[in-house]
Parts: sequence; C-alpha cells; structure tokens
Amino acid sequence: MASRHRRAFPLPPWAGKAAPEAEAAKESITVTVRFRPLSPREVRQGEQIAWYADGETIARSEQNSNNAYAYDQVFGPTTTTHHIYDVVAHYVVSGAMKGINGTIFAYGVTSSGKTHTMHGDQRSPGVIPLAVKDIFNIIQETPNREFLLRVSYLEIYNEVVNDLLNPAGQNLQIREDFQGTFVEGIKEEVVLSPVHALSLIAVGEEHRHVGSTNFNLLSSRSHTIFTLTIESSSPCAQSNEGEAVTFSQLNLIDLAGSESSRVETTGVHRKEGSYINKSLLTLGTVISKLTDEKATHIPFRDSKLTRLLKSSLSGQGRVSLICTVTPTSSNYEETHNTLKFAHRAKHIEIQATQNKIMDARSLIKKYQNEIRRLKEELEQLRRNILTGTPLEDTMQKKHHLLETKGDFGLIALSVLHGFVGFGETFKNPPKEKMRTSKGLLNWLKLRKCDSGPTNLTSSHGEKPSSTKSLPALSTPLWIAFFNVPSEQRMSDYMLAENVPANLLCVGHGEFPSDSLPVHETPLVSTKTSDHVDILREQFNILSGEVALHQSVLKCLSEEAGKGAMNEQIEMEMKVVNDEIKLNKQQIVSLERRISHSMSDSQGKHDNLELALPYIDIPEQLNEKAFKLEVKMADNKIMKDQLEQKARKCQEFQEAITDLKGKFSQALEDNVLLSERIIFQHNTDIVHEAGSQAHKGKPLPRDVSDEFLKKALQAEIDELKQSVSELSEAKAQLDSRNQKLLEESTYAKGLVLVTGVELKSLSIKVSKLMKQNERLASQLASGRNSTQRRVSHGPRGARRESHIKRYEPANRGDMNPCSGREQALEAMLMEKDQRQELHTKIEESKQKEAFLERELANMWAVLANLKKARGMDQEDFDAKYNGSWA
Ligand SMILES: Nc1ncnc2c1ncn2[C@@H]1O[C@H](COP(=O)(O)OP(=O)(O)OP(=O)(O)O)[C@@H](O)[C@H]1O
Repeated sequence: MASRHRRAFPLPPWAGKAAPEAEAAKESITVTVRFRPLSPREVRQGEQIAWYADGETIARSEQNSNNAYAYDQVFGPTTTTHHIYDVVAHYVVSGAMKGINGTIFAYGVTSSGKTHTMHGDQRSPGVIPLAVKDIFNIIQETPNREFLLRVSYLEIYNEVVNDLLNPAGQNLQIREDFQGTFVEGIKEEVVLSPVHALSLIAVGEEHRHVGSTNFNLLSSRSHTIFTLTIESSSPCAQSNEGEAVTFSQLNLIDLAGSESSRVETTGVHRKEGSYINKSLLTLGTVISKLTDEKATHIPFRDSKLTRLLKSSLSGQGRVSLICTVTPTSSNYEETHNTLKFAHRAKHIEIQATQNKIMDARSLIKKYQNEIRRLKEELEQLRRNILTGTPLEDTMQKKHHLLETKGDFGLIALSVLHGFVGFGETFKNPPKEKMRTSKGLLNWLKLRKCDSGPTNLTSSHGEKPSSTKSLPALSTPLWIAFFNVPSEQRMSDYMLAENVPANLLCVGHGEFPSDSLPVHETPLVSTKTSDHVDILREQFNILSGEVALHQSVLKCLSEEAGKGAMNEQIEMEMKVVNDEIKLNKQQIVSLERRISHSMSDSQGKHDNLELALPYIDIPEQLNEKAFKLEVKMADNKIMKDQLEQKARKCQEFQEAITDLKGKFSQALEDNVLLSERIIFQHNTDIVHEAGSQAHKGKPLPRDVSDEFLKKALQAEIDELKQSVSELSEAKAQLDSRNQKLLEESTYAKGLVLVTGVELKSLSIKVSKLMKQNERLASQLASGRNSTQRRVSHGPRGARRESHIKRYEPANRGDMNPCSGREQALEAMLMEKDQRQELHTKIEESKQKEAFLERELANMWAVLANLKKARGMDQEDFDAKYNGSWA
C-alpha cells in the first residue's frame, strides 16, 4: 500500500555515494551536536552565548574562534526534532527494519535537552515516538514481508538494572552469550500498534527515576534503554523452510546527564550523581580506547551501561550519537567537554552487517508454523461442521484445540489492512499539563485514562488501567481467536486494535518457553499469576458470552412465541444452544485449569521459600562486590581530582613566578620611561631657550606649551596604560599573596609546633647530657681507682697475690668491681644512645633552621611584594603630580 510517508532505506545525507549495505562498508558512528535555545531563566539572568553552530557542521567558541570542532551535522537552537530525526535517526531505524542492529543515543550534561530530544513532548515528539511511528509506517509499506515486534524497556539506576515494564524485575543481571549481552529475566512485550508501543513506554516512564536538580526540575536520574526487537521474513504462505529470517535490535537510549562538580549536592542526589558520572566516565574511557589503535583492553565491564552497549559500540550495527549542549557561558567547560567527547566518538569505526538467523532460532518462523497449523485445524473443524460430523465431536475438537493450543503461543495472523496512524493520535492534544513525569508519553497516558475510549480500549469496552494496560490490550486478540466462531468476528477484534496486515500478533506472556531469550527462574510466580489472570479473563469473557447467548436465546424464544415457530428460528436457537453448551464446557475446563495453575504456583512458591535463604547469598555477594566496585571507582575519581588539583597548584606557582618577573620588568620600564620624560622635558626647555637665543626672538609661548602638553599627554597615556596593566597584575599578585600568606601562616604554625617539640627534646637532651656527665665522671673515677691499684707497684702486687691466695674468701670483695664494670658497660650503651639522640636533635635543629629559612623567604617575598606595590603607587603619584605641576 503506497503511503505519503513512503521512504526508501537511505544512507545519511553526508555519506556521499550510497554503498550497498550487503557489502558492509566501513562506516563511523554518526555524531551530531544539538544546541538548545536559552531557557527563559537563562535569558533573565543575562547569560551570554559561549558556543554556537557555525554553519551545518561546525561548533565554535564565541570567546576563542580557534576553538572549533567539526561533526557530521550541527543543529542550531531552532532546529526541530522532526528534522533531526530525518537526518540522523531514520537511517538507523530503516537499517533495523532490514536486520541491521541500530543504536541511537543522546549524550550531554544535565538540562542540555537529552530527554527533549529522545522523548519530546506533545508539541514536539522526540526520536523515540518518531521511530515507533516510522517503524509501523515501514511495516505497512513492506507488504511482502511479515514482522514480529517485541519491546523491552529498562533503566540503569545507581548501577542497578531495573525492568520498567515489570515492577517485579529489579536488580536484573547482565549475561553474555554467543550473540552478545542480554539482560536476564527482562520482560518483552509483543507490540501491535504505535499507540500500543507508546503506551508501554508511558507505563515504563512512570517507574523511571526522576528528580529535580539545580538546573532541571525533572532531571533523569537513570539511563534508560528502550529496545525494539524486530524479526521479519516472507509471509508463511510463501515461505520455504530453509529461508533465513532477518533479526535486529534497535536501542533507543536516553542517558542521564552528567553533573558538574560545581553543583552542591548531598545525600541521595550525590550518590546518584556519582553513579551517573562514573558510568559516563567509563563510557568516555571506552570510547577513547576504542579510537586508540594501541589500546589492548577496552573496559566495557566497568559499568552496566558500557556492558549493555558493548555490541553497539564495538561496531556491530549503526550508531547515531546525538550530543546535546547548552550554549551558555556559565556552562562553557561542560559544553566543551561534551564537544570533545563527541569529537573522540567520531573516530569509532563500525561495520554494519545484516543479521540473518535460520529457522531454529527464529521466533517468527515458529509463530508462522503455529499459525499454519491452527488454520489447518480450524479448516478441519469447519469441514467437519459442513460435512455433518456429530456436533459432539466437533465441540470436543474445538475444546481440545483450546486446551492444547491455549498453553503455547496464542497466535493470530492479522488479515487486516490499515491502522490509525500516529499523526491522528496526536492531532488533538489535550489541554492537561503534565506535572509529575517527563514527555509526551505521560501525556499519552493521561489521555488514555482521562478521555474515555481511544483506540487502546479493548473491544469489551474496558479502559486499560495505567499499569495493567497490557493484558487488556493483547488478551482479547487471542481469546477472540479461540472463542469466536467466525473469522469475521476475529477481524472485528483486529480492527479494534488497528494492527497492520503483515504484523504478527502474539498473545501476551505466552511465548513457547524454548523460543524465548529469557531465563525464567526469578519470574516463575509472576508468569504463573499472569497465566492465572489470563485464564480468569478468559473465564469472564466466556461467562459474558454465555450471558449474551442466553439473552439471544430469550429473544429468539420470544420471537418464536409471537408467531408460528419457523424452521430458521428453530435452527438459530439450536446453534445458540450449542454455543452455550460449548461455552459452558469451556468454562468448566477453564475452572479446572485455574485451580490447577493456582496449586502449581503454590507448590512453586513453597519450593521458592525453601530456596530463598540460599538464593539471597549470591545476591548479597553481588551487592557487596558491586558496592566495592563503586567505592573503587569513587576512589579513582577522587585520586584523579587530587592529581588535577596538585597540577593546578604547580601551575599557580609557575604563574606567580612569571608574574613576579613581569612585575619587576614593568617597574624597570616605568623608571626608564619617567627618566625619558624628564630628559625630553629638559631638552625641550633647552631647545626653546636655544632657539630664543639663536633667533633673537622667542617662540610663541602657546605653541611651545601645546607641543609640550601633547608630548606629555602621550607619555601619560602610555603610563596610564602600563599602570592599569600593573594594577591588574597587582590584583592577581594580591590574591597569590593572600594564598602565600595563608601558606606562611600554616608554615608558622608548623614552626611553632616544631619549636615546642624541639624545646621538649632539648630538655630531654640536657637531662641526658647531665646524666651522661655524671656517668662519665663515675667512669673516670672508676678508671682512676683501677689505675691507682695498678700503680701501687709491689704493694699492689702483693695485694693481688694476697687476693689470689685468699680468693674464695675475698670473692665478696671482687663483686663490687664486676658490678662497677657492668655499670660502666651500661653507661657506654647509654652513651651510644645519647649520641643517637644527639644526631636526632641535630637533624631536628637543621629542620627547624630550614623551616625558619623558608618562613624568612616567604616574609621576604611578601615584603618585596608589598614594597613593590607601595613603590608603584608612590611612583605613579609622584609622576602624575610632577608632570601636571
Ligand atoms: N531544543 C530544545 N528546544 C526547546 N526546549 C528545549 C530544547 N532542549 C531542551 N529544552 C528544554 O530544556 C529543559 C531541559 O531539557 P531536558 O529535560 O530534555 O534535559 P536533559 O538533558 O534530559 O536533562 P537531565 O539529564 O537532567 O534529565 C526542558 O524544559 C526542555 O523542554
């Protein structure tokens, strides 16, 4: 069917000649920059433009025109999202419809317009709703293929993956298999129309973490990934068994905004901010490593975001990066960083290839086969009815069909054409103002709930509730399929949902377990309760049908009562009676299955309770490991910041030295200049006097005065200029002085503390020295007495012999001697210790002297600076006063 939206699958406008996609030519990430307009607040605050779009591909700094970066496209503040979609996103979406994976994401600081770009609002739908609309247009415009669309929607909040379509799906794990990374246990919903897809996003947005920051009232505090899984193949009627199915994933990502360290945050906000910054930092690192040929390791695993984006960033599919920036001068640095990030990303090479999968892994093929089989069975039933096979048999078969097929894919192949387009839905936006959640999706939800039946309303006239909208949307389709006797009535259901002809509609929550890329364990109870819900809904519908048939039967019997009972009425009554009987049998069977499912779920629940304590342990471990990871990342960031600060300090020091040099140079220049002026002044006077003497007549006084005044004025202007430069330099020096003063105060404190310590040390030392002296004198006296003993000669010798003779008796006399020796040894040891202390004291004294010297230096620098400032002022005053005098 031709449509005014018809578009081929183009390459982006800047790609030059179109390379055939099958050849998988090397491309690079499409990187674009979008400037947002100044907000009313920024206008009120008189913000200046610091960056602007210079032409179509350049972002340039207003302050320094050499600061400019080139991209695939740069969009100015007046560009509409629709235009941006056409230029950078349609190309990725159309690729996804042909089996080439696609990723579109918005990157930028908080309040730069990421959500505005990705989600938009009622006046200006964003890339996500436009992509959804585009996808359904493409499906309609490709009648020779059948499509199966599934969506999932997740957020990464504080490095935890949460399922936005399933409140029970919290802290999901990321796994990897041969196909790439996937989120274990994420809920996937089959979508049937743009409104259906958007209602799912609206449901998800309700669960997204949003907070208010200094810059943005509704700031996204989490990254979100909306994934559309697209399978397509030729229609089942023509398909041959070996034919490949194309399979692709389209990721539409709204990142949380990085937060400047200038922003004062506390508590939860700071934690959120640090997680956001950490993951964006990792994204930046991954991108720079990907563009660095020498890099051997790409740290994809350092954050959940980069893990999930691994296959997109490593080049398996088309990627479009939209960098949103604010033009204001107060965000100059942040914008500069975003531009640098975008510039780096431009160098990532990708090789987009078409994914093809064979039958075994294709969900669409399974459904096509299932549909074919169901059709055959239906045909058989119809034939049985026509050939007069006993009704009991037919009903049993139909009942059997419900029993067996109801548990597997509840599948219907739509045979309708045309659905109410997206544009129609948005033609008359409501007046309500959004209050709590961001974007058009919330509006859609409000509209859905507030404004009565829309095309989301089920054929039973029930309005889907905000969170339970999904069963209400999809369940009637498959229930209709199994309960409606004619295809015509099934078509009515389809019409109510506006499903494109070639879109496969699959019952919600009823995928054959082997075909789902979902690991079930944690969701067993949820799935069971879903199943019971579905059965109950089936039960309600069947009861409704019974009631309806009974009222028809009543009408028919009243009709029959009025007149002669004709054959046709009799036949109709028989058919209705049969229907009632059939429905009642189905109700009984449903009741059985409901109680069965419930007891099953109870059993599973018991098992689950037993296993619960053990299930928790790895989770807790994971949590701990995860917290550790975050702490480590925080440490790394803090270390980086410290290093940066140290570098800045170094730069300041250098700047101070530089300024000092300049200052003294300027002072010298000043002196020279004033000398020159005085000299010039004197020369002029001499010249005037000479000319008067020479010519014998004086120069006119006013001419010479004029000349002198002009010369002086010029010099004074020059001086003024240099004085103003000097005062600027002085102001800078003043601030440096202040810092130096603070440092010197600190150093002084240190010196004081050291002084106190030194004092106590010196007291200790003097005590020790006294002790030392005492011991030394004792030692000396000990030595003297020994020498005296030796020098007493024969008397001494006699005494020695006497001692020897009476040794045992005199042992008591010897003891004081050996005791003294021990004391002497101890004294010697003490002496050694004292010497050690002495050296330590010497060292401390040296340190003190060094610190004192440093302090003196600082004071000298300060004094010089003060002197220089005083001199400068005096000089200036003197010159001015002198020259005008
Ligand atoms: N191109 C634009 N035109 C008009 N208004 C815009 C544009 N971009 C952003 N805005 C407005 O600026 C404000 C902040 O935008 P938005 O919420 O999209 O920022 P964000 O980058 O998603 O912020 P955060 O990261 O905090 O969620 C919103 O009020 C939005 O409507």
